[in-house]
Order: sequence, then C-alpha cells, then structure tokens
Amino acid sequence: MGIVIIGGGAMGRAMYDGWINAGVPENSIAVADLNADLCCGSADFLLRDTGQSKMVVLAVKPQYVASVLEAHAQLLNPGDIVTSVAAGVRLTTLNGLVSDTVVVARAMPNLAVALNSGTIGIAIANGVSEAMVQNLTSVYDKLGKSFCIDEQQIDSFTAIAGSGPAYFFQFVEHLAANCAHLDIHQDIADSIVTQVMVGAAAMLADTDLPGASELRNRVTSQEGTTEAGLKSLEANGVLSQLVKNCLIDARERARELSEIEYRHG
Ligand SMILES: NC(=O)C1=CN([C@@H]2O[C@H](COP(=O)(O)OP(=O)(O)OC[C@H]3O[C@@H](n4cnc5c(N)ncnc54)[C@H](O)[C@@H]3O)[C@@H](O)[C@H]2O)C=CC1
Ligand SMILES: O=C(O)[C@@H]1CCC=N1
Repeated sequence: MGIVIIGGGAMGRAMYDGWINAGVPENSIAVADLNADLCCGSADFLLRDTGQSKMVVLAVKPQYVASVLEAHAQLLNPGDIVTSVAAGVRLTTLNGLVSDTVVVARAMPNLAVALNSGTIGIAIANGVSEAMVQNLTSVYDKLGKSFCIDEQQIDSFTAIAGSGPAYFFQFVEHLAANCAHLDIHQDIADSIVTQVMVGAAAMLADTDLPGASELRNRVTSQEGTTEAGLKSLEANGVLSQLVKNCLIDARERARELSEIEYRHG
C-alpha cells in the first residue's frame, strides 16, 4: 500500500520518519507540502498510480483539512484509506468529502512516532470491515502503539496523548531551568535532567518492573530527600489540580476545534 502524507510539518515529517525507520520502502511513501523543502518522494506518482491501494494521511492544520481533502478526493479509488490526524476534524466532515467506497478514519498520534514510540488513537467510521481495520491498525502500529477508540473519546485522547509529550517537555524545561537555584550550571543541567528522564522512562517501559506508583515508592526513602521534595511538589494537592486543569483545557480546545470544523466542513 502506498502512503501519501499531505503536510510535511512537525507531525507529517515525524510520521514519514517513523514509517521509513519501520522499513516502509521509500518508493511507497511520499510527503506533499506547499513548501517544496518539506516534500519527500513523489506524492503525485503515488496518488495517480491506480495499480496499488493507497492511504492518504492529512497532516495539515485543522482549518485546511476539508479543502485539502476536497482537492484530492477525485484521486481516491474504492478501498483507498484517508486518515486525518488533525485535532477536532470529525469523521462526518471527512466522510462528506469522499465517496462511500473510500475508508475514512481519524488518527491521533504524538510526535514520538518519529522514533516508532508513538501513541496513536484510531477512530474508524462505522461499517468498515474487520480486515480493513486490521490493515489500518497494522500500518499505525509501525509507528508505536495504536489504540482503537470511539470517536467520542478522541478529544480526550488528543489532550492526553497527542499533546502529552509537550507536558513532559515543559516539566523537563522547568527542572533544567531550576537547576540554577541549586548551583548547577546550565551547560550541564540540560544533560543531567535529560538523562534522569530517559532513565526513568526506560524503567517505566520495562514490563519486568512495576508501574509508576511503586517505582516512586522505591525512590522515596522514609524521611529522605525525595520525600522532602515530593512533599513540596504535592503541597495542598495543587499539582493534581493543575494537571486536571491542563487535560480539561486541552480537551476543551479540541472540542472547540470540532465546532469550528463542523460549521465550515
Ligand atoms: N504537532 C503535533 O505534535 C501533533 C499534530 N497533530 C495534528 O497534525 C496536524 C499538523 O500539525 P503540525 O505538523 O504540528 O503543523 P505544521 O504547521 O508543523 O505542519 C503543517 C504543514 O502543512 C502544510 N500545508 C498547509 N496547507 C497545505 C496544503 N494545501 N497542501 C500541502 N501542505 C500544506 C504546511 O506548509 C505545513 O508544513 C494538525 O492538524 C494537528 O492537529 C496531531 C497530533 C500531534
Ligand atoms: O496542539 C495541537 O493542537 C496538536 C494536537 C495535539 C498536539 N498538537
């Protein structure tokens, strides 16, 4: 199956890199972008070649998805797949722009797809055959781990997984910036903090080890340093409330985007 990614920005490029890393042949995948520097391979060839089925991945900003899909709709053949990774663009909008014979899905990846460590939510329109669902999820599993979800859950999935890496990076930035208060110079602070995070994430990913809560307990000696630090971090339940607000606000924005798209789509 050929893969054509439309939009070669942060996400489109990350997906391209992930699929190439996973062994997708270079002549079976292409990126099209208005900016020629962001294009890869020959999207025109893959889009027009009727000999093989194709998946078109819409990786443009939400407000451009409908017009981009409209412009490419006539190049889609029965059994071809369209997946939109745009936050807030509904399946009904996508379905309304292509023929009934084209399979339509939403995918919500995160940037870690570039390293095949992505988390990808997939919502597929009703009536799609089990074989096609398997086909689609197997393509996305090459980018990390995919989860089939109902479309009603995708705004929440976006808030947690799509945006998630940014929350982590923000925390890393705060840790690194605050090293200055502990007399650790910035030129090594970034490396120290990065290595701490990489090590902790590797422990979390190791299925022979317990989950986050037990791992935290293992670090935390009674009346020790971690306990003192965590006491401050968790004071008055503020952190938990901040995280809750963060997720709710991100989900709310995804919902707002759906409404904008609904009116224009
Ligand atoms: N950046 C992320 O971590 C994630 C992004 N997404 C979704 O991915 C989509 C793209 O986001 P980013 O990559 O961050 O944005 P971006 O701004 O980095 O990339 C968008 C690209 O689309 C191109 N483009 C615009 N109109 C086009 C057209 N008519 N034909 C071809 N290319 C066109 C632009 O030139 C740009 O390179 C958004 O809808 C976003 O909701 C989803 C999950 C995570
Ligand atoms: O910030 C955004 O809207 C996109 C969707 C999830 C991550 N980036």
